[in-house]
Amino acid sequence: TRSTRPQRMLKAVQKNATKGNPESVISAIDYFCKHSEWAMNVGDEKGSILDSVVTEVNPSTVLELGTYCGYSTVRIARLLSPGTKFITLEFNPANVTVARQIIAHAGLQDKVTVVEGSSGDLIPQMKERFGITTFDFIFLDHWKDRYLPDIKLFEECGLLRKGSVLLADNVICPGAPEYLEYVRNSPRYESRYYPAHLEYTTLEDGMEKSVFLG
Ligand SMILES: CNc1ncnc2c1ncn2[C@@H]1O[C@H](/C=C/CNC(=O)c2cc(-c3ccc(F)cc3)cc(O)c2O)[C@H](F)[C@H]1O
Ligand SMILES: [Mg+2]
Repeated sequence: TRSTRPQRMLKAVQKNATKGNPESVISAIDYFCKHSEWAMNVGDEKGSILDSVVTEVNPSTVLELGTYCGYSTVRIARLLSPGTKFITLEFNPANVTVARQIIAHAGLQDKVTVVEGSSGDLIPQMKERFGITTFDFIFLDHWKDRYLPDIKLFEECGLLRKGSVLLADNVICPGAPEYLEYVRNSPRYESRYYPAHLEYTTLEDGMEKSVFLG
């Protein structure tokens, strides 16, 4: 049967990227998406914004929602200090399989744990299963209508501390209007919008960075 787009992306990484070199994995995926097949990775322009926020926060605990093929996972993991606890959640087992291989090709398999499952089920298990008290940095890039329920779940589970930073992809395209309305109007968050473009296109998109105020 026909391969899937994630499987073709993995093949492109294995063919064109140097093992153990995260930058070459990132470049190989961006090249594949620009010249072969568009895919919903955060991409190079928004990826640079992600890089700068991760570097600024220098987090000890990180959570990513929506691993997909592991592109942003590699971008984040390559910047983390030794000993940082990084967990990424993905509920599609086929994506988990591809992401683990792309992350391994980058040589970053010891920096991140890819957990198969749904954020709604796993967020409440973070403390008991992974020994997390709070997350310093959270990257939201899963189903857009789940951004709001999941940020509320973080609050309910006591997983945010004063200064926790949440960065959300696609707040314009496809859009997360209810999430934006919440973080921009809640007194418990200080929010800032980073204008950019939808990955590999000229369409408008952007990322929202929200700091939990406690
Ligand atoms: C709901 N809880 C979940 N828990 C764990 N893994 C999850 C969960 N929900 C989804 N996943 C997992 O997270 C991924 C889903 C990513 C969704 N991303 C997008 O839809 C998305 C869409 C566009 C886009 C823009 C314009 C256009 F014309 C077409 C597409 C651009 C983007 O950058 C995106 O991120 C994965 F597939 C799913 O299994
Ligand atoms: Mg996205």
